Amino acid sequence: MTDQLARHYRAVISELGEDPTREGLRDTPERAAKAMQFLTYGYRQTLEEIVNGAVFSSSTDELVLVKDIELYSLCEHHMLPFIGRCHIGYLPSGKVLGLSKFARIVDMYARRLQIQEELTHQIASAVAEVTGAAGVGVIIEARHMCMMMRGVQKQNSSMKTSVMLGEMRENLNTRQEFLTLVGTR
Ligand SMILES: Nc1nc2c(ncn2[C@@H]2O[C@H](COP(=O)(O)OP(=O)(O)OP(=O)(O)O)[C@@H](O)[C@H]2O)c(=O)[nH]1
Ligand SMILES: [Zn+2]
Repeated sequence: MTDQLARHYRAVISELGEDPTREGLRDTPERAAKAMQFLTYGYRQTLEEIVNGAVFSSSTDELVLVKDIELYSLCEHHMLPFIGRCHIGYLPSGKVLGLSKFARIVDMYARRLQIQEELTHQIASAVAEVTGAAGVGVIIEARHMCMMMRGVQKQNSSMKTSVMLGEMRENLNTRQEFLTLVGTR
């Protein structure tokens, strides 16, 4: 896969009017290929594999919040980065998930070509699936390079998306508690 991608990057560099054989660019196609493979490693992971059985029995049914998980993704329209933070809250129902696994779930979906709305949804569904939680809430705040470096070139706008499932959607008090905790810095 690296060789194939590198070949395409070499062609892109030539097409842009650069000389892919000059010293500074000689290894660039291969580096770019490896970088892009890393930035999309989420395609080569599965939920089962990353969770690795780290789901534990627990009697707690109070809101659990994991805040400020940093997020790096690529927008599927321009393949430019969008960068931000993800907050995940859930209401356990007999099972809790290993803390690091929230970050792994975020990364598995972020390290693909994405739009922010879909990414938010996929993370919420995955947390619901592995924990069987009574409710799940996910909020993502991100800044899109395709809005900043090109196009409309707006440097200060960010996008906030949220997905609430189950009790987090239906019970207004729970939803409010989640939003209040996310807002506490
Ligand atoms: N809703 C949503 N839109 C996104 C996301 N990432 C990029 N976009 C938008 O996708 C749209 C693509 O619009 P097009 O008109 O097809 O492409 P374009 O000519 O490059 O658009 P401009 O960015 O307006 O120059 C743009 O409005 C982007 O801002 C995302 O995560 N969610
Ligand atoms: Zn974009």
